[in-house]
Amino acid sequence: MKIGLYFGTFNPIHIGHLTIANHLAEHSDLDQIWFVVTPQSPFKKKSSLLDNYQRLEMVFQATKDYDKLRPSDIEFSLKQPNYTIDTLVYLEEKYPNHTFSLIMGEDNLKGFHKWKNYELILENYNIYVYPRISEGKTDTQFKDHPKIHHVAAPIMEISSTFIRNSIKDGKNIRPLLPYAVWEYIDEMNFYK
Ligand SMILES: Nc1ncnc2c1ncn2[C@@H]1O[C@H](COP(=O)(O)OP(=O)(O)OP(=O)(O)O)[C@@H](O)[C@H]1O
Ligand SMILES: O=C(O)c1ccc[n+]([C@@H]2O[C@H](COP(=O)([O-])O)[C@@H](O)[C@H]2O)c1
Repeated sequence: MKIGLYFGTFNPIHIGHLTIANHLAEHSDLDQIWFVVTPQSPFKKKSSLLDNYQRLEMVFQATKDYDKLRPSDIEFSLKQPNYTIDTLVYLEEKYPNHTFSLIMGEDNLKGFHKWKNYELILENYNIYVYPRISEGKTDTQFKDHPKIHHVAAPIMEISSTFIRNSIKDGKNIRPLLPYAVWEYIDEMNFYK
């Protein structure tokens, strides 16, 4: 099977993430999209980060009604911070019959030259890049690269940070989250 890997901290997962993943599941040759919940992203601070299993539960709640979307806890047992190349090596070994690709927003492509062994990733994996409004320029080496595929997915400028801050300020953010995720956050009193 062709699997698209969507890496993120998903603290929490929101309708921006879900819309992109569903778009790729429906409009690309990918058979499944795996949301890989990252315990610790190399460039992110750990503050206000929920427990790995709570973030995984939210991804499970968000994706349970979508056949082609799956939560993945594959990085939970790997060394932190989690470098994507290490996860890819592990996945290749564990699932020799699958073909893996990466899903990435334009914002992440702009910093991609700083990722561990990015040349190796590019050499071996297709990367599906969707548009995002962000500052900075894409490195010239990534322009017209045969492994980089631009996807015309909708732009949904929502961030988990905005959601966390809004909950803290007592604002209503229900439309930005899949209903089951909102319910879980509310029940558990997260981000308050
Ligand atoms: N609204 C969005 N639309 C599309 N992609 C998004 C959106 N928000 C985040 N992403 C992308 O999804 C991946 C995982 O995102 P992440 O979990 O870091 O969410 P985030 O909303 O950016 O989080 P935070 O605000 O906590 O930094 C990243 O590649 C990020 O670029
Ligand atoms: O491998 C790397 O060097 C690397 C550097 C930065 C980010 N990543 C991955 O990209 C994902 C999205 O990153 P972030 O910081 O935008 O949440 C994150 O979950 C990491 O797995 C990976």
